[in-house]
Amino acid sequence: MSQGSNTDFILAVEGLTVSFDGFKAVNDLSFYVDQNEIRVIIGPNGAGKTTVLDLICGRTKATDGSIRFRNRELTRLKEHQIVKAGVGRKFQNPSIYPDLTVFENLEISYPSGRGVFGSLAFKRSAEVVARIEEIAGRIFLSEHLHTQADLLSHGQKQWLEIGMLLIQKPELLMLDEPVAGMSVNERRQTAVLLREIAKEHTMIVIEHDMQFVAEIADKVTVLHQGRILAEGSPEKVKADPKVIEVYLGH
Ligand SMILES: Nc1ncnc2c1ncn2[C@@H]1O[C@H](COP(=O)(O)OP(=O)(O)OP(=O)(O)O)[C@@H](O)[C@H]1O
Repeated sequence: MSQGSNTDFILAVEGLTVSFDGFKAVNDLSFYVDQNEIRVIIGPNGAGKTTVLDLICGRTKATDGSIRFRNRELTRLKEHQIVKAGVGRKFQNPSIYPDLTVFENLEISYPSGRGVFGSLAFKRSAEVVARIEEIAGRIFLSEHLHTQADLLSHGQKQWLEIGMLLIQKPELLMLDEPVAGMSVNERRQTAVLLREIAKEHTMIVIEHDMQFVAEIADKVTVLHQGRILAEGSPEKVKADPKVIEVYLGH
C-alpha cells in the first residue's frame, strides 16, 4: 500500500517544496504526524522550519507537493479556511491584546463567529465563562484572570497566547519556539502544559532547547537545507552523528 492512501495520520506532508526565486527553502519534504503526537522540528538557522509551518497554515503557498490534514488537501485552501479546518498557529512573539485582561483576551478568542468588537459586546454566557476559567487554569493564570495582559511576565504572555489558541479547539496546534525567553521554571511548567494539551490535540513545535525537546517530543524531525536529515525519538536523534555534525555540535 502506498503511503499516499494512508488515512491513519492526522497530517501527511508529501513532496512539499517551496521555491523563493529558485532557492528551495523546503525541498521535497515528506513526513507524517499521528493523532495526539507532539512532533518537534529542530535544525540550524535557515533550515526551513518556520517555512514548513507557514506552508501548513497557508501563509506561504507551496510550489509543489501536498499537505493533507485529516485527508483534506490544505495546499488549495486559504489561511482562514485552514484555521476553520482545525489548524491553529502561535508565532514566536506573543500576539495578545495588551490593554485587555486575561479574561477578555480569552473571551475575544472564543469562537463566536464575530470580530473583536462583536465578541466584546456579546453577552457572557455561563458556558463561555466556564470555558474561559477552565482554560485559564490550564495555562496557570487562574489568579490573573482580571490582570491586564500587558502586566504579565513574558512567559505568562506566551501561555496566554497558547490559551487563546486552545479556546478555539484546534485539532492541530503549531507552536514556534514556545519557551524562548522563559525562565527555567516557566519552561518546566510549559513542558507539563504541552503534555497535558497533547491528550486532546496534536502538536507541531519548533524548538532549539534540546532539554525541553527531550521532555516534550514523541518524535523529532531534524531539518537541514529544506530536507530531513534525521527523524525519530529524541534519544535516537541526539545520538545521530549527522545531527551532531550539522546542529548539536555547534
Ligand atoms: N518569503 C521568503 N522569501 C525568500 N526567502 C525566504 C522567505 N522565507 C524564508 N526564506 C528563506 O528560506 C530559508 C529558510 O528559512 P526559515 O525561516 O524557514 O528557516 P528556520 O529553519 O525557521 O530558521 P530559524 O531557526 O533561523 O528561524 C532561509 O534561507 C530564508 O532566508
